[in-house]
Amino acid sequence: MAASRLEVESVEVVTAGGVRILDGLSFRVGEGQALGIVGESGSGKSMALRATMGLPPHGTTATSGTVTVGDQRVSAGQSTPPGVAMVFQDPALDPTMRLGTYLAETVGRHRRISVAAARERALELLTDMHLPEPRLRMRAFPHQLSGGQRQRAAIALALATDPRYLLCDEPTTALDVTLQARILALLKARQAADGLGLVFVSHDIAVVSQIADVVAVMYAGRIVEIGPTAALIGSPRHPYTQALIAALPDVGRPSRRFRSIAGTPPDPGEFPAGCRFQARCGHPGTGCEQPLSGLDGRDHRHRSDCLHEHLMESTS
Ligand SMILES: Nc1ncnc2c1ncn2[C@@H]1O[C@H](COP(=O)(O)OP(=O)(O)OP(=O)(O)O)[C@@H](O)[C@H]1O
Repeated sequence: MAASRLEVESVEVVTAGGVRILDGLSFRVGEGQALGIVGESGSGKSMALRATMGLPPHGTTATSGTVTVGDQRVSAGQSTPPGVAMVFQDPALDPTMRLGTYLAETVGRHRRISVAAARERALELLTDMHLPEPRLRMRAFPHQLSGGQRQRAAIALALATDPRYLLCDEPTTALDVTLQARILALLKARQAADGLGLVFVSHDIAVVSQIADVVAVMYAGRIVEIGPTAALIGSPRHPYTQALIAALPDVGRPSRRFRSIAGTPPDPGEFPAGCRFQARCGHPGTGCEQPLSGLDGRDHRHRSDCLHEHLMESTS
């Protein structure tokens, strides 16, 4: 039997005011694989995950697209696909429930086990997440947890549903570097042991590259470069990806300043015709205004949609 995959095809999301935020985004992730999606704030990363999950934010609608898991297909943005869980950027936990109860009830809905066994599983999940004194934390209400603890509790809650695919929206952003590394290691272990498929979103290409097998770079609602992690990081082809990598602080060279990318991305509704990066690109050239449609993220081969990158390739 062919390995299962989560496939998202041609998702469009528009606001109530008719502004198109995503205009045909596609990507896929296989069982046991990790797809990283990287891009600046506002590039549409959260929107891509929320539409996949069937939960576009208030004021937006997914107008087309499909999400397929194995042989089951749903309309994007309309319902939650089977076997998919999500860790949200700002996790909202039920303020009225003790964490242990919340977790154990979630476990109980997905596994036919006794209440005691569900509580044991809940404790195991919190322990896995390196929550200090997990037995004590089982009795805590969400407001009694720190931001980082809440974020880890949210990951535990998502894993409590025994998902086959986990969508993670900046799940380690509130954590310090050590804890971040531990959580990434834990997610990787799930990937290897249970075949969990991960879609991991972050603005930080360094974090994404630690966990992802394949990285997709988003800019202004589109995928502008995609490829196996080592290839993409080692030889980025799109000027935007090159700028993201150049902006990384150099480890061991503390005197060197963090360099940000000059300018800001265009807002949805003000996207230029053609390449959406052209106003910030250091080497715009002829043809950059020609229509582009973004890359199909279901194809994981290393590609960029920079016209000049293609020209350089074909003439070299
Ligand atoms: N509820 C909403 N109504 C209208 N527009 C929205 C809504 N939520 C997000 N947007 C717009 O959609 C675009 C994509 O936002 P999204 O949150 O997906 O970006 P992101 O890449 O995840 O950024 P961040 O890391 O800051 O969350 C942005 O221009 C944003 O302003």
